[in-house]
Amino acid sequence: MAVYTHLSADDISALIAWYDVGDLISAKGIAEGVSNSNWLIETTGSSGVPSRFILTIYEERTKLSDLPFFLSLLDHLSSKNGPVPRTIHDREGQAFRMVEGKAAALIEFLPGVSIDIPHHDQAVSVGAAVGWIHDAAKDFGGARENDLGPAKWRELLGKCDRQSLARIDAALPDLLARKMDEIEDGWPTDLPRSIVHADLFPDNVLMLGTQVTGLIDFYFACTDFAAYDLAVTHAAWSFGPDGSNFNRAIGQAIITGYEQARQLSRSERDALPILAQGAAMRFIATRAYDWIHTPADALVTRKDPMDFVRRLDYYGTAGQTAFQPR
Ligand SMILES: Nc1ncnc2c1ncn2[C@@H]1O[C@H](COP(=O)(O)OP(=O)(O)OP(=O)(O)O)[C@@H](O)[C@H]1O
Ligand SMILES: N[C@@H](CCO)C(=O)O
Repeated sequence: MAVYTHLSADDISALIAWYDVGDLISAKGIAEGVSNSNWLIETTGSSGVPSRFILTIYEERTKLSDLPFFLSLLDHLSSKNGPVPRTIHDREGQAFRMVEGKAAALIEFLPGVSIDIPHHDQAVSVGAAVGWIHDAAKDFGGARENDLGPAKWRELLGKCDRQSLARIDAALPDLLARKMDEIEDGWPTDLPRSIVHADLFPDNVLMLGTQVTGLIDFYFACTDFAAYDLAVTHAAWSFGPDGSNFNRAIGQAIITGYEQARQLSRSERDALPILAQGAAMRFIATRAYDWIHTPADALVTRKDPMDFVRRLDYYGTAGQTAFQPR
């Protein structure tokens, strides 16, 4: 259950009163998500037509100093008519307000559902959406360093003691040490950079049929290699939930869709195997850290790092063939 902060109906009404969205009709806590607290809000609307919004309270993982970047990126991308929710600004023009010492933002509600098992045409649309983000963000003025890059993966894994890692899987400590060295040694330095989403998992994409109706949760967005974002998406969408059963057709469809929006260069294609291993390592590092450090009685369901160890293994073994048609 991702509602960490308690807000009463009066608290939410008082917050909503700062916005030109009418009066509160209902507020329901949203169970999905692990990082922030979210509510689905319904109001009477600014012109008397009931309207829905997402109210987000930013918890520890989202730094207050990064919020202007994230929220102005939403506004930039939604102004390009893409499926990205805009930030509702309050009557003073502010994109977020402070509630009980935490930042709160009202975000446009978008229709659609998250797809668990995509079919080919849906995967093409998801790939195209990643390419669209990169293209639409070209004239976005902001920049944010990726604070979850290779140095951070090493730091997080360094905070996971050997015994705890071995309890997850006996081979994990040595495997991660070796793969971390390999990935850092092979990590590219000069690929084209872009604003990237960096976490475009199925739960961050809303769809109706084959149409992407919502790209959400830009709270890891940053400036990094465009092809790394594609690798993250490929890793997140092309396997079964536990990281086995690689689906080459879905992986290929994601790349095909991406190239409808933005063509990959030769060097980007060549780098995909190492970028995908890095993508797998990024999620192993955060998941292993959380697995070991989250108290057993915490409200949140921990995510299994082994789901991405299997992906890491696959990309390391398959190399370039993971990205080629059958
Ligand atoms: N703009 C939106 N329109 C419609 N539904 C949304 C929107 N934003 C969030 N949601 C819903 O709220 C849920 C949680 O949102 P989100 O994924 O942003 O939470 P989070 O805790 O920040 O995520 P994560 O677990 O990926 O860190 C989503 O799965 C989706 O169902
Ligand atoms: N998408 C991430 C969680 C949020 O970053 C994961 O599945 O580990």
